[in-house]
Order: sequence, then structure tokens, then C-alpha cells
Amino acid sequence: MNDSTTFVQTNVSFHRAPPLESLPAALEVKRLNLWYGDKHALHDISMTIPKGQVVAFIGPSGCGKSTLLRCFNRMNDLVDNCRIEGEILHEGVNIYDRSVNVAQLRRRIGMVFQKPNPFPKSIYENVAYGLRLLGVKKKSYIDEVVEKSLRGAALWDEVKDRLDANGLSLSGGQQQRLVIARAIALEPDVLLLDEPCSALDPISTAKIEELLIELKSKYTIVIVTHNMQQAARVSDYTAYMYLGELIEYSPTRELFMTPRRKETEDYITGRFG
Ligand SMILES: Nc1ncnc2c1ncn2[C@@H]1O[C@H](COP(=O)(O)OP(=O)(O)OP(=O)(O)O)[C@@H](O)[C@H]1O
Repeated sequence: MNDSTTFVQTNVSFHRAPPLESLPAALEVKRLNLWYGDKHALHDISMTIPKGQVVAFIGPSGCGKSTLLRCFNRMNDLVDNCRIEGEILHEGVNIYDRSVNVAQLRRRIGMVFQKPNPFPKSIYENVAYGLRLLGVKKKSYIDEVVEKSLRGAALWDEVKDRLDANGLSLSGGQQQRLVIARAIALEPDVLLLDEPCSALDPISTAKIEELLIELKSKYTIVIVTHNMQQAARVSDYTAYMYLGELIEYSPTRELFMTPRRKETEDYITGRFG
């Protein structure tokens, strides 16, 4: 038994996932390179994010996990000096095409950040926010979406009697679920999560992890995590990155139990990083 097997057997049981090539793609990354000024932060990344699955990005600090995640809904457009080459296809269209409407893209590919960021508005208005921006006025419809989204984010039972309370009055874990409700109110295709549990206690973390497993029946999920056990618990596929390169990308079970690359094995067994 090698160390990587020990990691697995003492901590988690994996779900079985079919080979990546056998699944339809939610996103296809083709020869993606990214520079921040002179710094070459992503090197020639090609990968497919399969539809309706959970994909985790792991790797040591600074390896480019968040940078790659942010490329998926063009959050890096907001960074000065950032230059991108290559393509990311969503529904057959390169999201970096000039014709793409970025606001619309971000509705289809929603994002949840490390620190919960509800707006300083009521719980109800936080979830209704995206619909209001779209010009939806019908109260009964908004009520329906708010309830459905809060249920979808496993928060409804905790807040249904105080929808008028400020979103910021919720606990950190509840705020993170509120932000997830806000994202799913727009029925995105893909949900990106950048270390969504790093500011949460273990109980809130467990709730979010359970929620992610439920949400994948409706959405494709990509999660950046520092926590390998979290990747092992929630994801179907895991990508290990190092110094801006995609070192290994496989079904999570394979990556943790029978890594193909020595670098991956060193990382998951704690001999590195
Ligand atoms: N706005 C920026 N300007 C310049 N360099 C940046 C910027 N954002 C990230 N970088 C650099 O790009 C590299 C990748 O950073 P990134 O945040 O994607 O890594 P990460 O794997 O998500 O790290 P962590 O786990 O610490 O969040 C790092 O060397 C980082 O310093």
C-alpha cells in the first residue's frame, strides 16, 4: 500500500466517475495562456469541464487555480495588464469572442467568492437582485424564484420567517448559502466557487459540501479548494496545477488513489507543499 492509498482509505470514499472523454462538455479550454504583465501565469492549458459534474482545482498557493477559474466568466477582464491567448468554448462559442456580452456570460456562468459577499439588503432582495436587474417586475414570479432559490441553496427553512432581515445579519455559512441562492436565481449553467468554505467553520463547511453534491444535478460546478479532503469529498474530477501548468486531470478517485504523475503523488501525500 503506498501513501496515496493511505490518504484515501483513512479519509474518504469516492464516487465512481466515467472517463472524462465520455461526457458532454460544459466548457472546453483550448491552449489557454495568461499573462499578468510579464508574468506568465497560465501555460497552455487544455481541458474539458464536463456537464453536470463537480470539478475541483487543487495545487499549492500561487499555482494559478483562481486565475484559471476567473477565466471561465472573464473576471480577469477587470485586471489591468492581463493578457489572454487561446479559447474557452461555452455552448460552442469562444467566450473571448468580441461578440460575447460579458454581463450575459456572467449570468450563465455564475461565481461565488471566498468571502461571502451578500449585498447590504434584505435576504429577499439579495436573491431577487438579478431578476430586478433584468427588469422582472411581477411580484408573484419573483416570490416564487426567491423561494425556489433559497430552497435550492438549503437556506429556506432557516430564513423563511425573516426574509426582510438584512443579508448581513446571517452567519457566515448562511451568507455563503445566500450568495449561492443569489447565483442560482438566474439559473446559470455553470457555478464557479473560489474557496467557498475557507472562511467557514466545519459545520457550515459540511453544509456547503452537501449542498454542492445536491446542486450538481442541475448545474456544472467548478470549485477551487486548498483542502484536498474537500476535493476528494465533493468532486467527480480533480485537476492538479503547479506553477501555472495543468499537471494532472482525472476522475478524483484515480487522481487520489493512482496518480499518474510523480508530482501529483508528492502533493497529495504531503511530500510537497
Ligand atoms: N492581479 C494580479 N496581478 C499580477 N499577478 C497576479 C494577479 N493575480 C494573481 N497573480 C499571480 O498569478 C499567479 C497565480 O495566482 P492565483 O491567485 O491564480 O493562484 P492560486 O493557485 O489561486 O493561489 P492561492 O491558492 O494562494 O489563492 C501567482 O503567482 C500570483 O501572484
